[in-house]
Amino acid sequence: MAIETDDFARAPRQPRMVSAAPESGREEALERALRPKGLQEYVGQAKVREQLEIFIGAAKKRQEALDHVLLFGPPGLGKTTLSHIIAYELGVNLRQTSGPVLEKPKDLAALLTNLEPNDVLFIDEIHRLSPVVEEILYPALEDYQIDIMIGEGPAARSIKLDLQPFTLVGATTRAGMLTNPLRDRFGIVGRLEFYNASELALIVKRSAGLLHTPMDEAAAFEVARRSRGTPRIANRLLRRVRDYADVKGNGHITLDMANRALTMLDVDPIGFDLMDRKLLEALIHKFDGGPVGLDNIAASIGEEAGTIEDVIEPYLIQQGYLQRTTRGRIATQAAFRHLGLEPPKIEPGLLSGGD
Ligand SMILES: Nc1ncnc2c1ncn2[C@@H]1O[C@H](COP(=O)(O)OP(=O)(O)OP(=O)(O)O)[C@@H](O)[C@H]1O
Ligand SMILES: [Mg+2]
Repeated sequence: MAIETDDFARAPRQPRMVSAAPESGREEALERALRPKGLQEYVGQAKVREQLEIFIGAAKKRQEALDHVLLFGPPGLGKTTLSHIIAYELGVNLRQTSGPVLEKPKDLAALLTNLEPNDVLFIDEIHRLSPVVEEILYPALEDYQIDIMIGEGPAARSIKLDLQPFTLVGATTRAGMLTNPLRDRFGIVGRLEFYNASELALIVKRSAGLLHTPMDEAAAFEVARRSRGTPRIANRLLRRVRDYADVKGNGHITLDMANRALTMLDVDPIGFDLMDRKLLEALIHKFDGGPVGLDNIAASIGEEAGTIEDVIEPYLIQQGYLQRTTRGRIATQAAFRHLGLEPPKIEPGLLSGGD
């Protein structure tokens, strides 16, 4: 069955159950309640956690500011959570802002000059800093100094201000969009990976506990398996499954309850939702499995290229359903099978030369 581009373009936009982006302000508030406070409670990401444990320990011992930290990875994997944990473990204040909010150099200067010794400044979406603001940041990061302009016109002059030593924690879903000089100024770089099902099951059980919801081990694992490797999605699915168990049962989440709720939510057994399936279906039915350029795919499913690249694709690629090549996207044999189709004898795209 061919997919009609227009159907997708016209389809009303529904909230995406397994979207990794926060759904609303209310969801952010709910998330805060479930956020682990210290490194010990932070599940998974063994590599990043070990690095941070050592460097935080050393900084505390020497009573120095921790080196600047860059955290990158797809949405909902725990970058903001980790930035709070860093400040908590260091025992210092956290000041929080984001790239697009810092419009003018003076916005950043105001934040920097108010920092206390060894504080953490968290800049979310750091790839969206404007170039003039980024300029101010370089000497601040290197020498704890900023140059600011006083006055206007011919009387304007620049003065140097000393800052307290501080730690910048930058978070981004797109490390590739950072300028080189900015990237080079981070001493610690943590790349967050998708979580495996056992790690997510631990997160689900912990959250169920905080929500005072009894939940069977198998049910926690089932929610974990369908959460696209992402804690934010795991916590969201848990809340919906909990609603279902409250209304359809006595509130206790059994495996059967979880399965029925997840089926109702259109989350398939490996956690793919309509968007994932739409992308794979378009790739296979409209483009013979690829290779096809990102913009073509985006147009055919009525989704923004950036969203596909940042939010939908990373998990499909990590799970081996999609390949990103220089000539475009290719559906793997697993993608054909997942949609109940006979895979081609030869992987799509290989006929035309391969990479
Ligand atoms: N390692 C973890 N252990 C337990 N819970 C976690 C972990 N990582 C994330 N979470 C949960 O997932 C939620 C989303 O994480 P967070 O907001 O830190 O993601 P993010 O990477 O900053 O996403 P975005 O890119 O959208 O800003 C948190 O509120 C927290 O409850
Ligand atoms: Mg965040």
